[in-house]
Amino acid sequence: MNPVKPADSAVEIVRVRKDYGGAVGVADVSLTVGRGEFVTLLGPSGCGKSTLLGMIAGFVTPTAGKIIVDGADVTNIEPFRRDIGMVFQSYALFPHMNVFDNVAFGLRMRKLPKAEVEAEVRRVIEMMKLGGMEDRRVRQLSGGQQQRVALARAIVIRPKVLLLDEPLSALDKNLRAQMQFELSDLHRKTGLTTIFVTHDQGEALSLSDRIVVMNRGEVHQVAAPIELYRTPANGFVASFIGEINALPAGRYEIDGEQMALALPGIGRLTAALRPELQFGHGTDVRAFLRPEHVVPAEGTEGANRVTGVVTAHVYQGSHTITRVAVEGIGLLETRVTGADIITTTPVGSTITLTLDLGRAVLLRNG
Ligand SMILES: Nc1ncnc2c1ncn2[C@@H]1O[C@H](COP(=O)(O)OP(=O)(O)OP(=O)(O)O)[C@@H](O)[C@H]1O
Repeated sequence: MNPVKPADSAVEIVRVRKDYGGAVGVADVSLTVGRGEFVTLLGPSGCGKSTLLGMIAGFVTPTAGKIIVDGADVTNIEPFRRDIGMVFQSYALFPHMNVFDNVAFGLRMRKLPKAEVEAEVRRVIEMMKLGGMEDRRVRQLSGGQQQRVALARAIVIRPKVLLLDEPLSALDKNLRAQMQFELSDLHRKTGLTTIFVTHDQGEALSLSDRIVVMNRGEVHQVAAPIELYRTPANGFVASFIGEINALPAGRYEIDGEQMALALPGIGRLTAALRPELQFGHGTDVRAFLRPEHVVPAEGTEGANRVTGVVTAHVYQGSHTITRVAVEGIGLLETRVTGADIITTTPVGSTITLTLDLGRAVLLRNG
């Protein structure tokens, strides 16, 4: 995906930093979010996602840098003057008010005429499928319904940006899946620029136009979901997005139309030369292989084979993840459709795997 030009940008984060005493919360982050874009901040606990979102919202004051929303520098502007809608993990609804009044709150604060408040609240209540629940108290709603009210309350003010901080994490698995569809639908209907925070990579992959992968206060990669999965920029991103097997470091070799990875003590893996790889012959590299690219070998002969002992099967309905201990490599995970592998190669038996170097992620070592 092309970088967003500042002219099309809804939010610009310019060299922003947040120190907490001696500790770094967010370190020198720059990011441009395009108008109408759905961008997710993804990373492990403590990586700085909430701090960054808090700085965009205005609840957290940056130690350095600027936050620009819709062309205006809002770094020193109070949160409620930033025209930003926000939904948290805890819905933070007003328990003593009914659904209608919760949704109407922001419009009444802005002193909109009564008829306009009425019309806008009705529009959003319909959009969030809350019709008929206007008079109910928040306590009388399920978790999913409460989260829809929180979303309705955030979008009714027609914010310039919608910020969502782990809004689905309090919901059970089925409801989460349903709310993911609803969020996606809401984004399509409203076209609202949305910044979403999660540590759930599945959620990030399914909802986002672009994902910002963070670790220890730093941005490691900003890319579309498919690009992140296929071409992670470094070992952290490769390991954090989806399952992946890391092979030991080896030597990258070019041999005519073929490329090879020479793994000391293990052997050579080969594949057709991949023009997108820019390494020179002899580069020290590491290969990362998705479990779907490590498959039980067929027949008795073939290239790129390793043999190991099955240590576990994890049956997952449509497929099975099998762990294999391979000498010199460690544990490899293979992902196979169905459950046959559980009976054909039980735990403790020997299995030969083919490593598809042609699809591996190759990164310079170190
Ligand atoms: N008020 C604070 N005072 C001191 N340190 C803080 C404060 N808030 C956050 N931190 C630290 O800053 C770092 C980033 O925290 P932050 O809450 O932004 O991470 P996160 O990615 O949102 O984590 P989680 O997914 O657990 O919410 C962490 O090391 C955290 O301990």
